Amino acid sequence: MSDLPSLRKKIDTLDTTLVNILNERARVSLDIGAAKRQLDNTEGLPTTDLHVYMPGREKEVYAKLTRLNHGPLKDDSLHAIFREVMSASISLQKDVSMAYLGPPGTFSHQAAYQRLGDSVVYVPQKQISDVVDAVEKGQTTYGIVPFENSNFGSVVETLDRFVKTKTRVRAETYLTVHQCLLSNSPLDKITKVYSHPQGLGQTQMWLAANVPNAKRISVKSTAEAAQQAALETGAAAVCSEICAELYGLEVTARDIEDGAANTTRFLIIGTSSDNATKDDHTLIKFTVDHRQPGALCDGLKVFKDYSLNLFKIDSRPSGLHPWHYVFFVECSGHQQNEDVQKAVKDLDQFCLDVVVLGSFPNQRPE
Ligand SMILES: O=C(O)C(=O)C[C@]1(C(=O)O)C=C[C@@H](O)C=C1
Repeated sequence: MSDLPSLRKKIDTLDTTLVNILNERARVSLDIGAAKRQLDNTEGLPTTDLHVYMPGREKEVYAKLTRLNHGPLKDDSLHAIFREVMSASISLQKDVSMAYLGPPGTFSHQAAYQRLGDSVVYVPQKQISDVVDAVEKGQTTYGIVPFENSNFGSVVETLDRFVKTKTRVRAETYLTVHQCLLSNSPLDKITKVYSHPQGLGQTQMWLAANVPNAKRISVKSTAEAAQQAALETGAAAVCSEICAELYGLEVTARDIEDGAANTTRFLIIGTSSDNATKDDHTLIKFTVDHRQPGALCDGLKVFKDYSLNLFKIDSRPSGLHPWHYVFFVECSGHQQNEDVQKAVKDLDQFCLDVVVLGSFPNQRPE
């Protein structure tokens, strides 16, 4: 066993090597940025559209790290370190900003941070549709929107905004969600509970059992609920534990979500999708021509014809005529794959309108 000063000397030497290697990596990243700019120019795209966040490549890097890692560092620790290495790498290539449903402390904020790290600028928005607006207007490079929860299902505000969007899905990311009840009043004095409809929905059984008479009030986000609860006596919020410190509230109860393994899936949107990997999903929206009997059924069959797995189907009112719907389907494959292109072409025969909202690497946790 060496003595402490000599062990620290070893660490100092290794840190010097690490700093030099990290900077060598950063220089290669700058070269990659220059190469991407050149590519964009040859494709006639404005360089402001330059895409530096490459979820497909990052998935490959993380998989390689897991293969290379023989400890004692845990995979999660190594991934967290590389999250920041790649975040810094992204910001060297271009100033990147990400719109999210604010204020700070929402699950969207945590999911964004988990995926893009510390070197990206996060821009809070008042509601989900503003996140999409920010990307469409070019105010931020990317945006993150909640898409569905494993227990409470689809986030309808996101789907409703996707009915009319020019943005494209670039990535997905999953976040384990633990809901808390935060308040500055004791449980038996709580008369109002604020949250996003998803927060209230994911905890409805717990709320019914523990605060049966409290009024449930929906607001635009879980962190806005915390802000509001901090202003009123007898008010509580269903939100993340981090909101306690952010907004000056006490934790009345932890882990109050009704279902086990409560997980929310988020989509990262931008102006285009990344290139195909070997394991992608594609999100498509379409409206069928109801004057053709069986149009929806025939439309869905095209996915079977090309052996594309369907993971999700949703519908929302189109907003154009009563009882007229926009359908959303998520299938296996990438829009650059021939089978997906053929399926979309065939689907078009049964539809008034088909839009591929984007393709992204599958990140579903096993
Ligand atoms: O490979 C790229 O395209 C890069 O920009 C490099 C890099 C990295 O640092 O490894 C950085 C950002 C991307 O999201 C993926 C990878």
